[in-house]
Amino acid sequence: MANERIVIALGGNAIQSGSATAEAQQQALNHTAKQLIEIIKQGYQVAITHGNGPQVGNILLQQIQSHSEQTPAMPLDTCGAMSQGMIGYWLENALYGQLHEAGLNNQVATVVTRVEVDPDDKAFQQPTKPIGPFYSENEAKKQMEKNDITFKEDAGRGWRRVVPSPQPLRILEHEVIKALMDKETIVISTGGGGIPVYSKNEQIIGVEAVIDKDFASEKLGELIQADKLVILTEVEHVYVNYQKPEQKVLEQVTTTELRRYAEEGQFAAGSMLPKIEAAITFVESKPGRKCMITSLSKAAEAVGENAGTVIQNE
Ligand SMILES: Nc1ncnc2c1ncn2[C@@H]1O[C@H](COP(=O)(O)OP(=O)(O)O)[C@@H](O)[C@H]1O
Ligand SMILES: NC(=O)OP(=O)(O)O
Repeated sequence: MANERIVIALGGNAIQSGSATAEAQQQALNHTAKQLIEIIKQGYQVAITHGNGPQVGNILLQQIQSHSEQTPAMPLDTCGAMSQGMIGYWLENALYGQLHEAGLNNQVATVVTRVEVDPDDKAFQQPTKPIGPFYSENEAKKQMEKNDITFKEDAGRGWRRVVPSPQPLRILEHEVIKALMDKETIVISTGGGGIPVYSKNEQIIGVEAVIDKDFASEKLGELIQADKLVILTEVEHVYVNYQKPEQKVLEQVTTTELRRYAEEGQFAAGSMLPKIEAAITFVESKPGRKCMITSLSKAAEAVGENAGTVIQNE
C-alpha cells in the first residue's frame, strides 16, 4: 500500500549465491534489485538491510593474509564497515539500472551504520556467529590449534570461523535514515547488522563482533516506525517439522503460535530462529505491524500478504 514504510532484510543468497568474486556477487545483486523494484513500484517507502557473514569473513581473512608493516590488518569492526560500503555500492549500482529501466526516479543512498552494543554482553564470552568461507573439520581444527580463533560446524554445511554476536541496542544513524526515507529515498543501511560500537566518555569505540542482521533489522523497523518487516531468505515459507516427512507450511501465523513452535525447537538456532525472534519482537512492538518471511522471488507478493509466511498479532 502506498506510503507504508517497510524494512526489507536481504539474506545471504540475495548477495552471494555461488562464487565470491565481485562479478558474481554483483550479478546476484542485479537479480535481487529486479525483485526489489517490484516492491518499490507498489509505492512503499523502502529501507533495505543485508547480511554480511560471507563478505566480512573474507575481508578479515584478506587482512590477516596480507598483513605487513606497510599493509596492517584492519580489525573486525572496520571490516564490517568495509562490507557495508562494498555491498551498498554494488546494490546502489544494481538499483540504479533497474530503477531507470522501470521509469522510476527514486534516489538511493547507503548509510554507513553504527549500532550500539553492550561491551559486557555475554556474547563476547562465547562466539556464535559464523563468518567467511567453509572448511573441512580437519582444516578448521588445524587453524584452531595454530591461532586463537574458534571454528564451529555450520548447519551441516562445513566448518566456519565464529565471532561474538552481541544484541543491537541502538542504531546511531536512525534519524538520518528516517529523514532520507521521508524524502522517498531508498536507503540501504544497517548492513551486516551494523558496525558494533559502544560509547565511553563521549567517544564511540568499535568492537570486534558481527551483529545478527535480523535482530538489527527489527530494531531499525521500530526506530523508523515501519509498518512491515520483510525477511528474505532461501525458503519460500517457514515450516514446522522442517525437512521431515510431516513437514507443514506456515502461511498465516500469530506470534503466540510462533512462540509455541519456537519453544518446541522447530526453528534452527543461528538460521531460522533469529528470524522468528525478530518477527515476534517487531509484530508485538506496535498493533498492526506485520512481518513476512519468504524467498526473494516471492517478495513482491508477500508484501501484499499473498505469499510467504505472514506473521501478525491475534
Ligand atoms: N523451520 C524452518 N523453516 C524453514 N527454514 C528453516 C527452518 N529451520 C531452519 N531453516 C533453514 O533456515 C535457513 C535460513 O537461514 P539462513 O540461511 O541463516 O538465513 P539468511 O538467508 O539470512 O542467510 C533456510 O534456508 C532453511 O534452510
Ligand atoms: N550479519 C549477519 O547476520 O550476516 P549473515 O546474515 O550473512 O549471517
